[in-house]
Amino acid sequence: MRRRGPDCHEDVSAAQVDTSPNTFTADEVAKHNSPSDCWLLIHGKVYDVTKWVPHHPGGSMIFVRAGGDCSQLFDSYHPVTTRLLLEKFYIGELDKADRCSPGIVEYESDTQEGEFYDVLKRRVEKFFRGNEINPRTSLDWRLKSVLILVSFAASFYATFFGFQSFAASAVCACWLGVSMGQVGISIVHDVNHGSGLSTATSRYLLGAIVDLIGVSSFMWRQQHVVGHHAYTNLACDPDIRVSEHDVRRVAPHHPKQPYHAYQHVYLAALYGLLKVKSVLVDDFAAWARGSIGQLRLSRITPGEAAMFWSCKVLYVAYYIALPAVCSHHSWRALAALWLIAELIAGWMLAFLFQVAHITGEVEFLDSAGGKVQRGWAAGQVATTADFSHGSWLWTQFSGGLNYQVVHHLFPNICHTHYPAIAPIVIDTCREFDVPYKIFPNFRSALCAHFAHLKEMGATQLIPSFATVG
Ligand code: HEM
Repeated sequence: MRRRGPDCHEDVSAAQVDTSPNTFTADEVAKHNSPSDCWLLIHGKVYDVTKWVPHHPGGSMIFVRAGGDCSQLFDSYHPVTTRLLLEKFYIGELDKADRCSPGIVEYESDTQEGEFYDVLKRRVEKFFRGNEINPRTSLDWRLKSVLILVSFAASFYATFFGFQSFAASAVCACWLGVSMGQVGISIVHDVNHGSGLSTATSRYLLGAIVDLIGVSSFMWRQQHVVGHHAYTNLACDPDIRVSEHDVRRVAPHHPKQPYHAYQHVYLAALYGLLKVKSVLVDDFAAWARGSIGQLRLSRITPGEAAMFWSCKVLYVAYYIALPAVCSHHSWRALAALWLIAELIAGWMLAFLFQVAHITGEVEFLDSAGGKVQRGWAAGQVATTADFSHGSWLWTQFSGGLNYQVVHHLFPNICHTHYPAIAPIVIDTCREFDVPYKIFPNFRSALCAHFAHLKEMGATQLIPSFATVG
């Protein structure tokens, strides 16, 4: 800890007590990164919330980025009044020299009284209070989730054990793929964001279902909740991370390779491998490296480590070994059925998430020097596009992702409420001159995505974006 105080050569009387706050380096804060020793960095201030961890209504989400910068997480997950409680845990300031260190991105202010996000949050909170609606859950959501889980179990049985005929099993494998996609989009996406069910423990347990379809919920939270939502379409957004020879180029600052000229053709097929890649490659690579792209992983608690490995073993046991031993299908037929289900789930997840952020209609924000010249909430609206507003079917099928802007601004509101609060968001955006983009339907959003891929395959590198915070 660096304590700012008078120079030791000065003659200081006892009356001149140093009242300046404690200052801490980012490295010092990072050491307090566990549930039993939990410091958070929020807008340049340091908070020791260890004593609040067992009482936190959002459960384990309070230490999803313990020891790191939680500014955007804190602002987007709480009513405006929670700021008062936070101040009780204040212990000092982040050293000015560390304001732009890796892992810290400074957006402009938009949560002060009267600013865009503050006004919007108060209006949305008033809507839920006034209508006596629980923003975290709804009956629709719970019924839908039961239906999806039954569909998943039934389609799994039908695919591998239900039919002698390969053709009938292949149709069921498509159904299994859609069910797995729905588990991810409509159930796990909500509960891992702190919505869907009313209590933190029930959400955590249901969130573990994604582990049962092979994907680690811990890595999902790190990549999606911590990384993608805080840093949407910045160079350090783990959802659009790239390496020098990446198969995909989506932003002007990404390295360009000759084969990117054809990415709008081959990516349509490769997107199908998204889930397989997450299950077999990405989770283990993140574990081994301790990071996802530029995002350093939070400390993995022993409970989360146990969940990671036991669910991977369980997944292989029931999804691969059980059909291999008990199904009457041949090895080749089984491999084809697995592939069909995985491809369908991969395409669903990839297309529904990609059309929101990877199009020419949205922005890729410059975070040079660790600073973004825009407020975080206005940045969410600038980097995200919706589609098919007003379509009940698309809201159900996409788990509310047709209202991505609303989801990004209010990540812990249950997705079945998005259509009701979208007009409040749109009106407030209009009032604050924040452009809100909506594609009329999914087809136009998808076409915009592939048009953008084609354009990125042809345009030259713009390096200025490449500096990250
Ligand atoms: C930065 C990491 C944090 C995340 C991701 C997070 C997440 C959440 C979530 C998902 C909820 C909703 C729980 C529910 O309604 O069932 C919640 C509620 C709450 N959190 Fe946090 N939290 C974080 C940090 C904190 C901190 C540092 C404090 C205070 C010191 C805090 C205080 C609260 C309070 C008071 C509520 C209840 C708010 C209400 O009345 O709706 N949280 N949090």
